[in-house]
Amino acid sequence: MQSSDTDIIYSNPHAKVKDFNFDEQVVEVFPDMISRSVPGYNTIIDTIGRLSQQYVQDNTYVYDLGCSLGAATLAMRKAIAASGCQIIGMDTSTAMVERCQRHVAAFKGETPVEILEQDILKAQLKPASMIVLNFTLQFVEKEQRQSLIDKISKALVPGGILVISEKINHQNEVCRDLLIDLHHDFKRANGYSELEIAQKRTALENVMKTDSLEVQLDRLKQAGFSHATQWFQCFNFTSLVAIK
Ligand SMILES: Nc1ncnc2c1ncn2[C@@H]1O[C@H](C[S@+](CC[C@H]([NH3+])C(=O)[O-])CC(=O)[O-])[C@@H](O)[C@H]1O
Ligand SMILES: O=C(O)C(=O)Cc1ccccc1
Repeated sequence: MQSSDTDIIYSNPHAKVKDFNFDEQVVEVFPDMISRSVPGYNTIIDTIGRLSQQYVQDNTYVYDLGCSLGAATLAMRKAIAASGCQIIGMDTSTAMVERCQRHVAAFKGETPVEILEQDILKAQLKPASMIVLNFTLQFVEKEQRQSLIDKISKALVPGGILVISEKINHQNEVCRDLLIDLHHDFKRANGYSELEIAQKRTALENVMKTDSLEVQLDRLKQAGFSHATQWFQCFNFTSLVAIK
């Protein structure tokens, strides 16, 4: 049975598929959409919680950049052991921010949380020990990505970490197609039809530009991180952690 929270946005033919946008219609079905579309999403959220327990330092800020409904924020709030910290979530989508604020208020936690309607490219970041970009960088213009990572690196205190999760594009065409096929199989297994898969792909074409793993790692190196590693990959979805 389908509830009103089921993602059926692309289930009927659209005369013209519009560019994907984080509007109210998407917000309404977002948890269902992301868990049926992103392999390993729950594992990644759980691991962000685990990392926050280990790496968040007393009296520092924690940022969730492109927080959507605050899944990473809530996982971190539950797990942070350090004291005197504040979590700041930012997103440019008004609909996401409104829903996220309600969501955060519905649960209790020790660490204070603030959710801001804010473009992360324009935000000033205060000294932080953990910054999360969970599937957000892929929606930032390619030319802006290095300066954003540089700004994040500068805001992190020594020993602080950045977690970046992204859909990636394999540099080798054969491997790229193989990973994309496996991802489409994953979506099919989660109940999406060929039409839904095709229309969503078209909708994302102009707004989500993926990089290769090599480009992601080079960017971290250029930004001055001391260490960086991929800790997760399933098909063409990955998560990296970099230590300042
Ligand atoms: N410049 C920007 N400034 C602020 N927000 C932005 C910007 N560009 C895009 N966004 C926001 O980044 C989010 C990306 S979703 C993140 C999932 C979440 N992290 C999660 O852990 O569930 C990923 C996905 O849906 O694949 C959206 O809410 C955008 O509005
Ligand atoms: O659905 C897809 O094909 C994706 O690449 C992941 C995704 C998930 C949620 C919003 C946008 C993209």
